Amino acid sequence: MLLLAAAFVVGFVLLLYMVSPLISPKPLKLPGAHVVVTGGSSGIGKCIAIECYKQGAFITLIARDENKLLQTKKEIEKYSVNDKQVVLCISVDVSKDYEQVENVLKQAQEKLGPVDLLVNCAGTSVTGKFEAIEVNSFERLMAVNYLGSVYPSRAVISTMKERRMGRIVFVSSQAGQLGLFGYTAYSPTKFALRGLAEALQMEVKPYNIYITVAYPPDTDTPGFAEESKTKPLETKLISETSSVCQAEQVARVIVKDAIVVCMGIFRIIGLFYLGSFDSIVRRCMMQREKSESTDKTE
Ligand SMILES: NC(=O)C1=CN([C@@H]2O[C@H](COP(=O)(O)OP(=O)(O)OC[C@H]3O[C@@H](n4cnc5c(N)ncnc54)[C@H](OP(=O)(O)O)[C@@H]3O)[C@@H](O)[C@H]2O)C=CC1
Ligand SMILES: CCCCCCCCCCCCCCCC(=O)[C@@H](N)CO
Repeated sequence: MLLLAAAFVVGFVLLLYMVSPLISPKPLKLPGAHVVVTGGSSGIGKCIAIECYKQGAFITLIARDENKLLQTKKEIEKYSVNDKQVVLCISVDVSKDYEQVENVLKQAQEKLGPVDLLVNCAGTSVTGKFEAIEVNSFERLMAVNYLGSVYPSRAVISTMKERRMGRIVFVSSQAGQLGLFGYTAYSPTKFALRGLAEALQMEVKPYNIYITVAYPPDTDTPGFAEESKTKPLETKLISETSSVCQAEQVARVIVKDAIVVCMGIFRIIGLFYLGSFDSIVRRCMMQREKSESTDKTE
């Protein structure tokens, strides 16, 4: 009897898994789309920009260092697939001043149209034993890795909601799934992105906006090289248990997951809860829109 019940549950979950592509959103069309990549001048962000550009997107790169931005722009432009494509560079610190971030994104949207895909990839890391990490590093990492993803997302979300379309990617880390030796300043900033992504997803799903989170392993980038210089021995040994990935490969996976949003098996188990919560959100949205329209006609 128990066996039968278990078989039934497993079968049901499997069935859901099989139909999940059918209930997933339509894939994003990259040709002609406006893709904004923060941290787009280096490492994983640069490779994400190249991957999208190769598929016909218009790109806005955001980072601080102007020279690095211009150099990257030239590098990306080599991969153009038509003569209309543009790579726009914006030098701004994503973690300092919300209004500044909002302003530059407004300018980018005036030039290249509303943002179809925002990839929050700007980020940095500091490793060390908890007591050896400077107090201001905890603040700086939270500002860059977490607030630096909140600000650009907050700046584009209203337009996405109006258009009833859009995608946002948060680049977390394996250290955003698992707290590891040496990452007391870094891991919490990457855990925070997951909380943000899940809460935001529930808000914006009725507007046909999809949020994805990437959890990359160690990846060969300038940022990784910098981090490796000061890693504690324990952190190094833990890192060495798995191999270092190529940024191109990590970028391809991130872009694919943003285009074709599909559900993992664990999400499907949570689906029953999420489904009922989503229906609360949808009901409220419909009620609010109804009362707004009756307000207007009164
Ligand atoms: N490499 C790895 O092993 C892994 C990396 N990640 C994450 O992936 C992301 C990219 O990492 P990676 O490619 O290694 O990093 P890099 O250090 O190579 O590149 C970081 C990019 O972010 C920009 N950036 C940094 N701080 C700011 C800021 N305050 N405002 C605007 N732009 C900023 C940098 O430009 P500039 O300095 O000019 O501003 C640069 O373009 C990060 O979020 C990282 O945490 C996740 C897992 C593994
Ligand atoms: C379900 C989760 C499985 C986790 C497997 C654990 C493997 C541990 C290997 C060490 C990984 C270190 C990642 C940090 C990467 C990073 O973000 C920095 N390099 C940024 O510069």
